[in-house]
Order: sequence, then C-alpha cells, then structure tokens
Amino acid sequence: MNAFEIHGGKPLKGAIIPQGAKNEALQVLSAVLLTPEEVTISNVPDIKDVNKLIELLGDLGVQVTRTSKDTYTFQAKDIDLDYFRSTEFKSKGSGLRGSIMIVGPLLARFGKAAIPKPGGDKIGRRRLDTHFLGFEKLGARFHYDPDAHFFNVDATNLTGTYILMDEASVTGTANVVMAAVLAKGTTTIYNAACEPYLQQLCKMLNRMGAKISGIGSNLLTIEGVDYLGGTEHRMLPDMIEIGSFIGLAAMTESEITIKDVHYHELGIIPSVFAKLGVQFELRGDDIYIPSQKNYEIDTFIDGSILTVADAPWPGFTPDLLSIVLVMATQAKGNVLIHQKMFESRLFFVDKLIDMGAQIILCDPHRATVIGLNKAFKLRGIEMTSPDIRAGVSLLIAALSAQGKSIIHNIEQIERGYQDIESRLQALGADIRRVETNPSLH
Ligand SMILES: CC(=O)N[C@H]1[C@@H](OP(=O)(O)OP(=O)(O)OC[C@H]2O[C@@H](n3ccc(=O)[nH]c3=O)[C@H](O)[C@@H]2O)O[C@H](CO)[C@@H](O)[C@@H]1O
Ligand SMILES: C=C(OP(=O)(O)O)C(=O)O
Repeated sequence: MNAFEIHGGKPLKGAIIPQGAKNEALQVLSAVLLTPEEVTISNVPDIKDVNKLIELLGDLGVQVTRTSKDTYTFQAKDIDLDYFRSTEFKSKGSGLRGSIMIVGPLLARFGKAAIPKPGGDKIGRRRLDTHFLGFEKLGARFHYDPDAHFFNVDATNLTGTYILMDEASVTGTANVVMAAVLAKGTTTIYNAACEPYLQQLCKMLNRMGAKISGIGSNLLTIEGVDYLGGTEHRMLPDMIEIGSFIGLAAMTESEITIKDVHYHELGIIPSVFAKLGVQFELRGDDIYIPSQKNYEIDTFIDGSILTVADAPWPGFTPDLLSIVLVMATQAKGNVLIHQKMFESRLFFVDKLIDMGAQIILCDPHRATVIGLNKAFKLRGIEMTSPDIRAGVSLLIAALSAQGKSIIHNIEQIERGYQDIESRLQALGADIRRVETNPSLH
C-alpha cells in the first residue's frame, strides 16, 4: 500500500494546469457506446477511475486507441453483450461510480444492459432510483437481482415521453439523456441536473447527430433520432481540481497561477472562495492567487454567520465543500458548512481536529468551523483518507501543517487527481510516496 509523507508549512509557488474533468470524462466516455463510428476525446485525465472505465469499454468490445497522452479514439462497432454475465464484469463494473452510465447508451442501442451495484466514494446513501425510473418511463423493463446485486434493464423499443426526474441526479440525468437520444419521438426531462459535465455531454451528443435543446437548464427536450455518428470532443478542465488548488494556495500562503480554467464555466465556485476571503485575479483565462497571510470569512448582510451549502448546479457543488471546510480552519471568522446531499462526507473533520483545528460537528450534515486566523499552525499527524475530496483536503491541511504527516489510502485521492505528488513537487511541496504496511492501519 502507498501513502504520502508530507513535511508541511512551506509556501508553494508557480503555475499549475488543471487536468480534464473526472466527472465529465465518465459521461462522455460512456457516450461512445451510442455509435459504431469513431469518437475522439481529448484532455482525458490519466486517473484511476477514468482508466478503469476505459478498460471496461475495451472489455465490452470497444476498440480503444490512445493517440497521445491525453487523447483517445474509441469505436464501439462490435459490442459483446455476453460480457455482462462474466464474473470479471461483476468486479470491474462495481469498481467505480461512473460505470452506471454505460447502462443508458447500451439500452438505447442494443435494447438491454446490466450493471452491478456501482462503486465510488462511501459518502452516504447513493441511490439509483432516478436512473431506473427514467428508463422505465421510456418503456424499459427493470429488474434488480438482490442476490447478485445486479441491476438489469431491457426494452424492445424506447419511446419518448415526459419525465419529471425523481431528483436532479448528475449521473441519472446523463444516463436518461443517453437513453432518450435514440428513443422514438420526443422526450422532455424536467428537474434535469445541468452541471457543466452534462452540458458538455449534451453538446457532444448533438455533434453526433442528437437533437437536444435546453442545454444548461433543468428542462431538456430531446427529439429522438435513429442513428448517431462519430465526433471529436475536448473536455473541460476539472472545476473540482481548480477549487482544490485555490484552497491549497490560501491554506499554504502560496502564490499560484491556475492555468486555462475556463472561468465562465466555473459558475458560483469563484464567488464562494471569495466569500471565504481568498483574493485572486483573473488574468486572461488564468486564476492568479497571490500569497496571502490572512483571509477573512464574510458574514451575511445581516451580520450572521456565513453558511456554505451544496446544491445541484448552478448551486455550489458538494465535491468542493470539504476543501472549503479545510480552508476555513485557518481563516479569520467562522462558517457553517452544510453538506445537504451526502450524510457521511463530513466525518473526516475528526482528523482536522486532531491536527488542532477548531470544528464542531453539529450532526452528520453540518459542521461549524471556528477559524484560527493563523494564530497557530495545524500540526502534522498520521491519518487515512476516507474519500477522494476529504483525501485532498487532508493533503492540503498536511501541506500547511507544522511537521510531518502521513496520509494512507491515497488510492482514493488518485481516483481523481492526476500525478498529484509530482505536480505539487513542481510547486515546491515536500511530498513523497512511501510504502506502508496495510496491516498496521
Ligand atoms: C461520477 C460522478 O459524476 N459523481 C458525482 C455525481 O454523483 P451522482 O450522480 O452519483 O450523484 P447524484 O447527483 O445522483 O446525487 C448525489 C446525492 O445528492 C442527493 N441529491 C441529489 C439531487 C438533489 O436534488 N437532491 C439530493 O438530495 C442524492 O440523493 C445523492 O445522495 O454527482 C454528485 C453530486 O454533485 C457528486 O458528488 C459526484 O462527484
Ligand atoms: C464523489 C465523487 O466521485 P464518485 O461519484 O466517483 O464517487 C467526487 O468526484 O467527488
């Protein structure tokens, strides 16, 4: 098992290029199953979850060609539907959350699909009702095998209809959209999620010949077509990485430039960091963060304590709340972090408390952070990363802390952050990978 050993407390300096967006990758990669023609995707991040999905596509029969470090061509001409029955599919399909999005395209193109209970972070209940209720509305039959933990769908014909989504689920919307593009007639999806990931997926599908309107809103209209063709698609930079680097710069008093961020696609994210008191400038399409000793959390207009809460887009993404929380530990002022979507995503605060942070976990969804205003530094400790974003938050805390920290279970971090230790080393961070004995942790 690998761990990161970090000697913190040093300011970093330099420029960093965000990787392509993990959660967009998982959607657009699944969409290659909708056509027998070639689809070329660039700015694909080299991270565990994405590589697992690419491997799964290959196992299903998709021809995968890596034409450069971050560009792949996919051709889903001959798909092996018997692969669903293999034990290998059971273990690989459950290895990540994003695998659930192969169901919509396979159902639309081949009339059947199956998936084991997907993986992803253990951050609370992660139900899939929205996906399967949507498929059923389009005319699919759904069967859950509780012994094998397998979700099965099949359909002779998918027919367009009005779908009021059970909740604005990100992967659920992507899945239902990918099923509806090849359905007969018009589908209207209301209460659709509209994260940039989904906007990118819909734009790509339209380039393949789909007819989707309402992109970027929660009301999508999809006129079904008989056939989709090939296309080329370039992925957006990862907005969660961008937010993580803003948090990193603030916590470590570093001067960092985050390159080519596609600022206009970041929605409310920059203004939430600004409310936490972080100063930054937009230089061209780069975010420049000067080294700043202190940053002060805003209050609301009436003087009450700021709340940062997650919400479906264009609200603040839950995937950045852990980063905001860790940053707040060294800010001047107080903030209430309200993680509405996931009930087990705030438990990592016990590690920050061990490091010296002042945090009250009010309940599983809410934590009050009392900022230390750099009165003293956090202290390095040995800890385990529970999930991808908590993992990066702990990494940021360790880089700002006095002394040595060890972070175990870094596979979680590597699900979503490409070459993270070498990119941080390039900024001057003292971080290295070490082997540890799993039996000790
Ligand atoms: C692979 C991928 O893309 N993963 C992302 C995707 O997961 P995923 O698509 O699995 O998440 P969903 O959008 O389905 O839902 C996330 C959680 O929020 C709850 N919920 C959702 C919508 C809503 O209106 N009300 C509500 O309470 C759901 O019940 C669930 O517990 O979206 C999540 C929410 O942005 C992100 O954290 C994940 O990083
Ligand atoms: C929760 C996340 O990922 P996943 O849905 O893949 O578990 C995330 O990206 O923050």
